[in-house]
Amino acid sequence: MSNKRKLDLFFQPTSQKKIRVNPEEGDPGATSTTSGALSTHSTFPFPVPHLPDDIIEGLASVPACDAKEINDQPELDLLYFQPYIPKGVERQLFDFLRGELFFYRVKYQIKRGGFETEINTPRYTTVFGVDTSSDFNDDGDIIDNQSNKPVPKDRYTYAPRPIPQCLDHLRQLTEIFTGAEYNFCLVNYYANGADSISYHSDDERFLGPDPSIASFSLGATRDFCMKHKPITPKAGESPPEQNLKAPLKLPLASGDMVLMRGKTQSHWLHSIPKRKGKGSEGGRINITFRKGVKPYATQNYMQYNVGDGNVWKWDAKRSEMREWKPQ
Ligand SMILES: O=C(O)CCC(=O)C(=O)O
Ligand SMILES: [Fe+2]
Repeated sequence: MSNKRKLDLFFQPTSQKKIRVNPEEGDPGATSTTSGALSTHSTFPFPVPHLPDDIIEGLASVPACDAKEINDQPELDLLYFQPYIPKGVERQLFDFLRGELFFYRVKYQIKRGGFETEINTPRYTTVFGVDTSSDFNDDGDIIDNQSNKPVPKDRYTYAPRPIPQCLDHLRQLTEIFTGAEYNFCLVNYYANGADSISYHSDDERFLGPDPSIASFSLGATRDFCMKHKPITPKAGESPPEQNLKAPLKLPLASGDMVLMRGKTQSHWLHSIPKRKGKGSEGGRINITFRKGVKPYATQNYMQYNVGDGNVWKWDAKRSEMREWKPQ
């Protein structure tokens, strides 16, 4: 089926729609176009509204342009959409998600040089989804995918969270255009240039070999830096040239999408460095869609993107994130 045909099917009136958009809803009659509808779940600190109709309509024309292929360096395989989400729609989506999602500022301990060190994650994070071993039933309970029975108690120490409709809509569109499947949605919010993510690769075994990761940018432009993992020189030879190359720098703007695929994660590192001065004031949202194939994916993502700390929510009056407490 062509992408155009798949998209037409996806956007046909909800009564004829085959794709289940919102299995986690408290209100099974709710559809993605019903204003006032909410995604609720026992693990959510508060309900998340569905996408407003005008954003759904705006998303009907994605991708806004053709992708540029970036594969001119060893093991690098990227598709770069500049932009993927049309102008104007990206701003609406940014405001909606920043205003409606719950976030965390995760702290965790690591052992460094024999000492326990506390790490403060330098950005706001949140995560939704569950690995391929489990799924949510219509009541929002987590069930084993093979037996269709409740999952064994020891599978997850953090209860997984279903993807709310507002992000699941984008996930489904992204599946259509990238030809890959995704069961996790990670969201980062960089409040300003002081927030960052250091060099890393998303090469964990729980994503399987050669994972496809679709990464969306909304809001302020930030540099996405990429460098090849260091190559060990052969005995008696000088360091390979690749080790000395300057990092690749993609200035990710609002609405852009980078699809990282193939050998990219196994051979390349990426980061969003801190930024000072001009252009460092604005907030930026990053959304990644990924596919976790082992229970440890759920455990790891929940631990490092939700954790055990306080909930943060955007305060539109003060224009800042504030700690949220149940009333
Ligand atoms: O913010 C970004 O563009 C990158 C985020 C990232 O690399 C991650 O969450 O693993
Ligand atoms: Fe990453």
